[in-house]
Amino acid sequence: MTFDSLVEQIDYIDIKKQNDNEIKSVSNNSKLVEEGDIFVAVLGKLSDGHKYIDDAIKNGAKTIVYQNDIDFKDEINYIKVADSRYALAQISNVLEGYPSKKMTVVGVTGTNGKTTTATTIYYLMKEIYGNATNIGTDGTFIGDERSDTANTTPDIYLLNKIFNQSLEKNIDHVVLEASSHGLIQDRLNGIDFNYGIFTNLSTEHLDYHKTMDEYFAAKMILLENSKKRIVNIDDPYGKKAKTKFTDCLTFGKEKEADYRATDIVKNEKTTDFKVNGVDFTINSIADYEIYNKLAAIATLNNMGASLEEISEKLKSFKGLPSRFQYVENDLEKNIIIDFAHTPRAFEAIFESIPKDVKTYAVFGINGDRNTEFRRLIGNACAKNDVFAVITTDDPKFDNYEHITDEIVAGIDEIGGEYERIEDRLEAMTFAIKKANPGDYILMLGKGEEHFMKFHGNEKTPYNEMETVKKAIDRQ
Ligand SMILES: CC(=O)N[C@H]1[C@@H](OP(=O)(O)OP(=O)(O)OC[C@H]2O[C@@H](n3ccc(=O)[nH]c3=O)[C@H](O)[C@@H]2O)O[C@H](CO)[C@@H](O)[C@@H]1O[C@H](C)C(=O)N[C@@H](C)C(=O)N[C@H](CCC(=O)O)C(=O)O
Ligand SMILES: Nc1ncnc2c1ncn2[C@@H]1O[C@H](COP(=O)(O)OP(=O)(O)OP(=O)(O)O)[C@@H](O)[C@H]1O
Repeated sequence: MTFDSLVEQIDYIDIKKQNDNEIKSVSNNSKLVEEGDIFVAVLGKLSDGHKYIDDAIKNGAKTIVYQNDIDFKDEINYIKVADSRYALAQISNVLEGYPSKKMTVVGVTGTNGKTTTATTIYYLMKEIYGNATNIGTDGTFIGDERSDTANTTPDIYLLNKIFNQSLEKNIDHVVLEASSHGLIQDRLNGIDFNYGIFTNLSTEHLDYHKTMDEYFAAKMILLENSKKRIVNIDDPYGKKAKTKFTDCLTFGKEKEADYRATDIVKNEKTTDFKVNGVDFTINSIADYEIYNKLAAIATLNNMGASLEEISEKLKSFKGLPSRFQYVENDLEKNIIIDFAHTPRAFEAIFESIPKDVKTYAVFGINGDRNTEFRRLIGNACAKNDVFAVITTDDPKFDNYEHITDEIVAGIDEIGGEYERIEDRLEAMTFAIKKANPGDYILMLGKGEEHFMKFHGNEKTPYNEMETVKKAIDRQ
């Protein structure tokens, strides 16, 4: 695209044209810039993109988009804008030809359940519409081809490329996780969402958003920009979303839900329920999974699939690794790996366990989660009569002793049982040994993360499943 054609289609304050270079691509990262690209200088949290303009030019940038005053160089085009993040989105959408408009796009937001819900939708779209793309915490899947993504919600210029790569493979159904950071930072600006799903909201990321109102407002950006909105009406913030968007469809167990789960029966490893009269069976006993599946059912039904067809397809969906995943053992004990890492997720999983057996939870809390998490998770263990085995989970800049003291303070507020065992393998070994047959031992928080972060962000390789298996072998 020519510079003249681009500037006709975007908002700007001023331009300085000094070359006729053909523009192919845009980036906000000087390290990713290639010959002829546009570099957008973004004011970040840690750094300021304006500092990297020279690096971007060295790497071949011929056009610079900026927000603050800068020095000009010969033969480089400059575009001054009011808001660089907004400009990055606008430029990317124009350069890539708004690919999202040619697709059915589903966005999933909420504190818990984004990956599980999105992956269920991806599975159903593949089964029902032939193929699909899924973008989120577990990476990008174009059809079945996986690649890593640095963020849950990638930058807009990366997303638009993924959309176009999907279209080249004749994939026109896409689901993506919309994180609150991504929404606030315009990573999704201009994307044409057919469906916006809101799963739930509970305390998380307050280091970034400061208040729950701000956090909720960030999540609402997805719904504001979606043609159809689907919300969890059992969640207090879902109710709030419904008062804001009165036309949204709802799911839940409550009477007023458009997609309502009734007649819920838990079996040993599956759950049966009805949705609007149609029978469903899912391969999990986690209560939270009913909500994630309802969101997926509502979405696919709105796309045109019948409840009966969705029910049939869901029966063979095995679920995701580390989401209430059973670990095989000969001890007759229920050993489960789960990626719970917020107070609400801990509560949700504790509520799912049968009440006539004992539950042990092996977990730590990572060093940069807000300290309130530690107390609340301690409370959740004690309230649910769960024996907490407090161990290590990404201490980062904090340390095991300090984090553990704060969790224990939360347990002591209510009164509950706990043991402190710093080494994760030792902690698992202890919990499995202490449990009786039939009891549940939950290994929480690490899930599929294949590292442990010590001394800041230094990564040491770690594998939760392998560690659990070693602990089982030691019995
Ligand atoms: C706090 C936060 O959200 N940070 C994200 C944000 O960084 P930033 O805008 O603050 O950027 P910065 O590091 O200050 O740098 C400023 C600018 O200089 C540029 N730069 C920097 C260095 C350089 O050599 N060259 C260069 O051009 C950067 O590309 C950036 O444009 O924009 C970057 C590029 O888009 C993101 O990679 C980065 O994610 C960091 C890695 C991160 O940890 N983010 C987390 C908090 C996050 O976004 N998480 C959510 C999921 C949350 C959940 O669990 O639900 C996610 O979507 O991943
Ligand atoms: N609907 C839900 N309500 C409460 N807790 C949930 C729900 N869905 C999942 N969880 C809990 O959260 C954990 C992580 O699930 P999932 O990966 O789907 O969430 P997420 O929102 O994508 O998380 P993140 O983006 O922070 O990685 C699960 O292992 C489970 O413990």
